Amino acid sequence: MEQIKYDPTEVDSEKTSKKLDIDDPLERSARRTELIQSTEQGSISAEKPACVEWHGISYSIYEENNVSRWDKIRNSDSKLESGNHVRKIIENIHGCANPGEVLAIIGPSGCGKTTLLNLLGDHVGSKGVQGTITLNGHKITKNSKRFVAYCTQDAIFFSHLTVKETLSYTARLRLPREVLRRDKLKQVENIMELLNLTKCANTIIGDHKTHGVSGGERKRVNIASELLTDPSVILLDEPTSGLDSSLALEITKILKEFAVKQKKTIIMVVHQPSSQVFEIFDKLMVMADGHMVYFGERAGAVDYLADQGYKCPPNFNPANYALELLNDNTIKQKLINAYTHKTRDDPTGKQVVEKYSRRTHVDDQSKLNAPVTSERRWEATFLQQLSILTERNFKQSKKTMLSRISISIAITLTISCIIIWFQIPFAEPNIDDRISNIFFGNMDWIFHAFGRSVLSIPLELDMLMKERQSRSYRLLSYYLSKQIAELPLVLLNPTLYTIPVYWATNLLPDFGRFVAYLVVVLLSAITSQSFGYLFGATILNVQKSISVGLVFMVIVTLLGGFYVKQLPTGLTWLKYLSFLKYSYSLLMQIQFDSPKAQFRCARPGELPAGKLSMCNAGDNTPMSSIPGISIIENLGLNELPWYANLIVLLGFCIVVRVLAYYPLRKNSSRD
Ligand SMILES: Nc1ncnc2c1ncn2[C@@H]1O[C@H](COP(=O)(O)OP(=O)(O)OP(=O)(O)O)[C@@H](O)[C@H]1O
Repeated sequence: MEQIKYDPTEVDSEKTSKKLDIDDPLERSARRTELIQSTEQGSISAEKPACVEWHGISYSIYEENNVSRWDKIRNSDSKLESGNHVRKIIENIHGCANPGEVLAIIGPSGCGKTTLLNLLGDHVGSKGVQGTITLNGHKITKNSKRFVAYCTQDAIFFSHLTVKETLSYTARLRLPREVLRRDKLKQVENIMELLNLTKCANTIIGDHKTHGVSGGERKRVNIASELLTDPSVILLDEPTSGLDSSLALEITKILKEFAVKQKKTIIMVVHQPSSQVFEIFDKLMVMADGHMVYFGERAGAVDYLADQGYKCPPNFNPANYALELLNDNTIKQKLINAYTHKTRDDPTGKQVVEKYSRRTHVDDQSKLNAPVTSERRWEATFLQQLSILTERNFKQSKKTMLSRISISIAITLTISCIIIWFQIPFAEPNIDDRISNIFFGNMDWIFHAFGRSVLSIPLELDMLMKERQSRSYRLLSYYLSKQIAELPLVLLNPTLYTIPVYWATNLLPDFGRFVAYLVVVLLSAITSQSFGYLFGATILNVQKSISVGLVFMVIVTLLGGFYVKQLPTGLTWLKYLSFLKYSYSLLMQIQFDSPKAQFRCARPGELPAGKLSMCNAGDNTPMSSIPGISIIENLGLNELPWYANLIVLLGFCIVVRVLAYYPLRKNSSRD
């Protein structure tokens, strides 16, 4: 379940010829309009235009001063101090964006543009945030968040799905349930044509290991998937960076047309827009060092700068001119002061916002005061979510779980174990080998299942949070679908291993016992998978989950009854915490607690020096074979009856799986 993040430094290598294949600009524009109109079918957001307003927005973070003890000693007279200090990232920002408009946010690198977008998209949480953000005058709620799409710079996708699959799953999850599946897929086709993705429809998204679509295509898939979520407000962080200039223009035109035709509110952060792209914007916000330098009509920006004494030369790109001015620290400070002075009687920017807000043409103006919510929390029903997510999860995870390396590991282990333990005789000198074979065959797949599942949730977390933010599905659907989709994949390798190894190594030749043995091996793997989910969902970090999980698994193995036979007094209860103890005991009971399990006594010289034969122990009755039951009794593995072992193992499997849901719920939402 690997997922990838788009590296914004990648550039689109495509030629501009990949764009709309129609050469005539008029024809191309008509086709664009036609395609945009086609996406209106069943749209809920078209009925819910949203004015976004924000005033008095400040955001601070707490930074740690890491001063070592040694530094303090060396600088005893200085003021070096450890502890937190507050850093203001953005300060007193205001603005608004209306339906049908495109607002562009520009400013030098590091001035706080993305931070502002994160705040508008509610991706930051409430710590360190001041000010108000509203949709149609109402505070943003869980329900209204569904109408705000955020197209981040890091495009988060499943790497093994194709472009078409990625978009189809989004459409099936997010478009209204009244729209037929056929029509949803038609909308996907149209969006792909609109964003020139048709040629790479069947190419996988890819990641750093597997080559997939180009950087520019990935960027467009990101935009396409947000457009498919039917939002009222679309926030885009540098949607055109890395694209060639004509493609950047085309994308901006598409966004503008979406805004106008479907009354969407578009707010985008842009880096150095070309003059043509700049002309498309309706409003402009210029930022510098976390402060405002300009907010208002795009067309008024040049006049505003001229009023401040900075007249943009003719034929000069106004955006580039503004950015050049802001690269000079003196001018930057002067422009920040000028804006602060201009709004000195309006410290939170309320009047400015009032001046520009709701200046838009909407048939029914009352819609601009209505809360942006929907009665439905999710577009797809619970069962639809479950089936769509299971299908998607299966497609993504099968590539990793059934990878060549994974199958090769299973084959290598199978062959190695068959060679090492081939046809173990039912004889006393070989009892230890038989037990090792049983323990290893179980332990190996427990580690395997744990290793897969512990990564599964951390690797998908960004995707999960993004989709939960846009209310694509319930968390329960996700969690259940994950288990359904990954179950057959986790069971495949132990099954492929156990079937040949069981018969080739001469475990108890009884078909019923074989089936029971296989079931227990698989149940152990599933139980281990439950623990993997629990660790993954609790720790979330890939490296930490693996490290902590590994320590846990080693302890579980030590307490499993194979390595440590006698625990120190007072600590014997610890062994009951190891689920491996129950599966190991069960497997041993299946193999040894049977009249068929008889082991020929060792002949002289067959046992290592100093080791007594079990046949000579106890009374003097001569024995020709050792019953299996006495072996497991000697090892203390008959402590619980088989059904009790089975119930406890099943209990571990279910309880841990249920428990894992709670950290997952806590960690996957910012609500
Ligand atoms: N969580 C954080 N912790 C520490 N610093 C942060 C955090 N968030 C933002 N910053 C800092 O705040 C400043 C603004 O960052 P932001 O990403 O918003 O800038 P930007 O204008 O979008 O830059 P760019 O155009 O280069 O993407 C940067 O100096 C950044 O390092």
